[in-house]
Amino acid sequence: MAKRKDKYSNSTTQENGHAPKQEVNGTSHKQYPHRNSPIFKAWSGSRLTRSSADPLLPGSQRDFTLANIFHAFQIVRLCLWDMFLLMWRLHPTRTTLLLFFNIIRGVFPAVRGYSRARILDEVQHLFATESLAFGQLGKLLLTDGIRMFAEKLVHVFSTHNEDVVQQTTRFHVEYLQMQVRLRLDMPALCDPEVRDILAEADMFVRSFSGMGSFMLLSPLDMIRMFTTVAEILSQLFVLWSMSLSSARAFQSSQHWTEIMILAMAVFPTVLNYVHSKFFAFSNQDRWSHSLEEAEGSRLEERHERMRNMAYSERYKREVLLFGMGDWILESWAEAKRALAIRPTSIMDSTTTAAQSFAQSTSLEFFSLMQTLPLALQFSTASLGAVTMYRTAAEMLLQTISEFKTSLRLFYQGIFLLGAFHVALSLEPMLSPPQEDRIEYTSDSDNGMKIDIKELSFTYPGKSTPTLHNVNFKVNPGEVVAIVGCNGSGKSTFLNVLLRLYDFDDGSFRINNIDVRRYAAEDLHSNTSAVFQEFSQFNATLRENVGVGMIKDMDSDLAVREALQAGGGGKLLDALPNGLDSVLDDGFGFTFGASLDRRSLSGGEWQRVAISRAFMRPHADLYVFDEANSALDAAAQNELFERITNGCVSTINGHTRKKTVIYVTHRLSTVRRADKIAMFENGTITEFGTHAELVSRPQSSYKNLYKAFMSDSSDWALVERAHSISPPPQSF
Ligand SMILES: Nc1ncnc2c1ncn2[C@@H]1O[C@H](COP(=O)(O)OP(=O)(O)OP(=O)(O)O)[C@@H](O)[C@H]1O
Repeated sequence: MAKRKDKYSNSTTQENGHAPKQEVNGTSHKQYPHRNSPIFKAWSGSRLTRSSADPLLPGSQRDFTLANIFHAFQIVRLCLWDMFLLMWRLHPTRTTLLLFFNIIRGVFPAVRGYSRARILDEVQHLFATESLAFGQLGKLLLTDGIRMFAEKLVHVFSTHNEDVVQQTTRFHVEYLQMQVRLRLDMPALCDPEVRDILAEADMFVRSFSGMGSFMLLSPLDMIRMFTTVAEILSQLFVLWSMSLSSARAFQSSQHWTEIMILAMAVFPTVLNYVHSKFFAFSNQDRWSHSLEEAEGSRLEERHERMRNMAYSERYKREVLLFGMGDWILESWAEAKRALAIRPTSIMDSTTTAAQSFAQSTSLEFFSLMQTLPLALQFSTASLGAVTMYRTAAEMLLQTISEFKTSLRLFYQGIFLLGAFHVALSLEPMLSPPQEDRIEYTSDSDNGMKIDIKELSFTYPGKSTPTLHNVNFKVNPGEVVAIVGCNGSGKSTFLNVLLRLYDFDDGSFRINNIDVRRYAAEDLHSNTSAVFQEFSQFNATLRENVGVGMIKDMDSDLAVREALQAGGGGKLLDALPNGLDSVLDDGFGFTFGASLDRRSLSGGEWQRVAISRAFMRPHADLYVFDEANSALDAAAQNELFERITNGCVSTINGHTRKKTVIYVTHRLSTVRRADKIAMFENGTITEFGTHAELVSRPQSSYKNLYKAFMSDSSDWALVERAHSISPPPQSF
């Protein structure tokens, strides 16, 4: 234990329990476990080119070089089986059937050609012999009709089967990918290499949208290559066997066969008719079920909204701080599942299948009929065999060309599959190793103790530090105001303080423990914040506030109390549907289902964000980054009262105070804070009480305060509203 303490008490990055950084392609990368995996090595190896020092951009085509073929082979060896198992475990029977049908379908063209050849030969034979024995021809036509029927049946069934497997697999891979995105923290998401992995993994997920969509090939499409291979083999077999023997003749005629031929001829027409009736009915039915449509739109909207929350960097800080990941993932999955089982979607797929069956059967039948007159023109031997031979040769060439295209897409798809596998192994960068991890515990009933010394921080991709030599000490329960000019580093400091980013150098201790020994999510669950650019969710008031504490979102009491504490009580009273009123985030992203949205003013949104922060009465630290910028003067004062007096919680009869840190440009309330930190050019230049700072002969804070007070209109308003004596104008 003592050894561990030594390691963590050291202030340098290398010795504080984190792996050393190393330079890769001009970017610093820590040695994370995924970088040691052979899949990562194969994937990143495939991105290197001789012509450029930079790796290929995500989604770029990999050249057919020996090295890349070796990388592709490595990925196939390590991932393809796992991918197949993933699909197989989701649908064991359907995936087996998928394989089976894909092979069967590959043999169909050869069988089709063979059947046609026999019909042509028979017609030719009848004309050559001037015979009227149509029995054999009837039998052949009937066999061909049955073949067509069986082929279409297999097609319809296998397409439906494939749709089910595809939908489920897509859902599953999308779920896994979203899980990764939600799990990763800001430093990981800022890492250019991680971004590239995720970008290619996203393409892999998109490839499940359907055969060759976006010119990508999913493992499902890869299975379809069995069809192509089976097709090539069967055509080859036909060509080979035809060079050895000719088509055999058939005997005996049966009367009923002619009736069956007629039946087969009219079957497609009847099917088309039935289908058009059925289709018309289903459309009508759907029009009369606008409620179902509205429900569908609502689900679509929710599913898109949740995906947007998971992917958009706009929401990332709140998603991390409020631990919204699981909720987003489950809400997305719930909406997606509900969409998948909606009756209309089943109806649609049945309709489409029937339609395609009817249309293609008719087409094929008539195309055969068109070939017959050709046969009647000739009376020389083996016309069927010649036609069959020619068709087989043509189809073989066509299939080989398709196979080449698929192979090229398959080759590119392998690297996307590799990226997806690497993405699954990505971990947040702020996670301490399990053996060094310490669980956060509250030290006192007065909030968090923070001790920062000589801290510096550089944004990923930047060469100069944004923060340097920052010293900051806050005792439990103190209220600290941070002031400074635009761009001086205040928000950046709060990002580091909230463990959204790691620092480069210096020491940062919370409750006397090195902050790097806490899991970031552990610290986050004990803090609460309003960010300068807080999220405005296109969701209900309940959700907008409730995400501050997901487990209490359904409790009217908890949400109402947070709204009262955050100054959103009046807003709640004004909304038509109370907590369940849908708020408009101003981006206008709607699907028509929820047009009864309510737009809020900037100040109202700010109250919603403050209420969200107050959903966490158990938090030890509250951080407000210009939470009052859109509030009027009276409301600002009210907020400060809440912050100082309201950041006290009584849970189970036990009263606890909180540590509060807030950034503001409006200095009217600053002097009432316990301490003030003045930020200038990325560091704290002055730190102390208002009285201490203004008593200094040379004080930037004093100058800032004077400048603010010279425009006293704000203060006059507060004074009038609350009868508070104004702060002194002279020092
Ligand atoms: N994500 C980022 N990546 C790179 N640089 C950033 C990022 N965010 C901020 N910066 C830079 O860091 C510096 C400090 O910005 P910061 O937002 O911390 O200032 P601030 O004091 O909060 O300003 P304001 O009062 O305008 O909110 C600025 O130069 C800014 O351009």
